[in-house]
Amino acid sequence: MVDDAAAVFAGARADRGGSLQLRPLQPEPCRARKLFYPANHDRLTGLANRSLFYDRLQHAISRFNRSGKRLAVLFMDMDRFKPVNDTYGHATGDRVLKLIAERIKTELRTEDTVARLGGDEFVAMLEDVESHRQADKVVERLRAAIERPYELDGHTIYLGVSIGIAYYPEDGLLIDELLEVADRKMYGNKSAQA
Ligand SMILES: Nc1nc2c(ncn2[C@@H]2O[C@H](COP(=O)(O)OP(=O)(O)OP(=O)(O)O)[C@@H](O)[C@H]2O)c(=O)[nH]1
Repeated sequence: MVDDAAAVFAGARADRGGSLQLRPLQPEPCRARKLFYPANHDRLTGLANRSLFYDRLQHAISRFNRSGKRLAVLFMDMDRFKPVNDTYGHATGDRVLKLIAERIKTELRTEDTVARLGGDEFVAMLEDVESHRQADKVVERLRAAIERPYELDGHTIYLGVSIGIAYYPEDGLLIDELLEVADRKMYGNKSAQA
């Protein structure tokens, strides 16, 4: 007998013989989790996607409004990533992107959110930043980690990274303003290196 709330009548099909087939539904929390994950994460790296990043940033801003603490948004764009695809193929490029994601996560605290916006662009939100100096140190740690050579299939792959940083509240009060400032500073750094 199917009377369990979790095993709701999901579909009934009358066979020729007249028998009904009942398929138990997954419990709601489990189903919700399965739907939430792909909608909010980058399929390649498993990091948050743009949508989840915006959501987390919005929440952090609302909390920080009350606490008066500082928040940093980091924009990271790889340098010379296209040649990796061109030289070693897209699949190797994908593996490098996954390794980059791992290295970024390793350098940050678990409560910091990291996302891949697409291509070779990543963003991170650092909560509760005490000073610009502290954030600069994180940036240098990230740079050193990302620029460490990647050893894959007997090849050594070298990448650079350009990083821009924006602070809430001084660089903007809105998500788009913060990302725009971080993006602009990142491009400033990229052209300075070129
Ligand atoms: N392997 C792989 N490549 C991707 C993916 N998404 C985008 N790309 C490639 O990433 C590259 C990003 O382009 P650019 O940012 O111009 O590459 P870059 O060489 O780092 O350029 P600079 O930032 O100017 O140094 C393009 O070649 C895209 O085709 C992906 O999911 N996997």
